[in-house]
Amino acid sequence: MSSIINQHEPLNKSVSPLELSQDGRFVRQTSRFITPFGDQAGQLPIESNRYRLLVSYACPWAHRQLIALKLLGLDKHISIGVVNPVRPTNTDKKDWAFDEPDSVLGIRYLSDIYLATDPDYIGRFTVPAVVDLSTKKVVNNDFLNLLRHWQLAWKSLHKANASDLYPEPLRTQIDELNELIFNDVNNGVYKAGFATSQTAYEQAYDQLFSTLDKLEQRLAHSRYLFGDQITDSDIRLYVTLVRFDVAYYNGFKCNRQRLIDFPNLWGYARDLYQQDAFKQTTHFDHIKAHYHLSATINPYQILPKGPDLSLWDSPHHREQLAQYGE
Ligand SMILES: N[C@@H](CCC(=O)N[C@@H](CS)C(=O)NCC(=O)O)C(=O)O
Repeated sequence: MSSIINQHEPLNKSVSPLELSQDGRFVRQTSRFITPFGDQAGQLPIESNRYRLLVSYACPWAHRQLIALKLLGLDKHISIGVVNPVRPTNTDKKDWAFDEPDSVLGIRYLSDIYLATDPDYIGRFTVPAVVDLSTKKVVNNDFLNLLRHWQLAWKSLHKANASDLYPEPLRTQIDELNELIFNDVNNGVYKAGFATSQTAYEQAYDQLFSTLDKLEQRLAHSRYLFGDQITDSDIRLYVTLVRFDVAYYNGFKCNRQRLIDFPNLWGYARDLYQQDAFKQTTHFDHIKAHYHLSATINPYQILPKGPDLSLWDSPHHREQLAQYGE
C-alpha cells in the first residue's frame, strides 16, 4: 500500500489520495463489498425484488450492469435507483446525490447507505452498488464481477431465450480479452485522465490507442468481438466507446483520434447502440453533464454543445460480417 500514497492532495476530486502513486499514476481502489450471489451458505440469495441496484447513468461500470440486466431480462427482478449525474459541490456531502430522496430507500446521498452498512467505510462511495432491501445494506459493489454474477448465478430468473453472455467454450478467451479491455481501455481512459505526471499520462494514452488499434483490426472481420454473438466483452468495450467522443476525447485528453475516426470500432459501436438494451440504457445527457460539469477545471460550467449524436443512428452494415475464428 505504501507505493500508492501520493505526497499531493489530488486536484481532481474523483480520485482519492490513496489512488495516486508517487509517479503520478492512477491506481483504482479495490471494491469493498464482494460477497458473491449464489445458493450456498454465505452467498447472497437469488430472489426476485429483493435487491436494488444504485447507478449513475454516466458511469461506465454501472452502465455495464444495466445492459446485462436488460439483455438477460433481470430488469424485471432488480429495481434501479438513479443518482444525479453531477455530484454536488455546495454541500457538506460531495458524493452522488439523488434528486429526490430515493423512492425505495429514502436516502438522499449514496454515502448514507454506505455508512449505514459500515460506519468505518473508507474510500470513494461508488456506483454500481447493490443494496439488499431486507437489511437496507450495501451487499455488493464488485463492479468487475457483477456482470458475471447476473449471467451465472441468476440464471434461474433469466428471460426465455436470454443471450448467453459468457458461453462456456469461450470463457478463457473472454477472460483474457476482458483483462486487456479493462486495463488499457475501460480503466485506460481514467489512467490518462487522472494522471498527475506527463509520463504517466503518455503511457496510458499510448497503451489505450495501441489496444484500440488492435481491436479495430479484430472488428474488421467479426461483427462482435467473438463472432455474431454478443458477449460480456462487447458490453465492456461498448461502455467506453459510447463515452469516447462525448467525454474522454477532450475531458480525459484521449485525443489521438475520435471513435468516429476508427471505421470498424465506430460501426461496431453503432451496431450495438441501435439495439434496445444498449440504446435504452445510454443517456448521453447524463454522460455529458457528469464528465464536463463535475470537473473543477470547468468553473463556468459550460456544457460542450457537440458532438452530433444523431450519427449514432446512421446505418452500420455489419450484419454480413464473417464469424470470429473463420
Ligand atoms: N467501485 C469501483 C468502480 C466504480 C466507480 O469508480 N464508480 C465511479 C463512477 S464511474 C464512482 O462512483 N465514483 C464516485 C467517486 O469518485 O466519488 C471503484 O471503486 O473504483
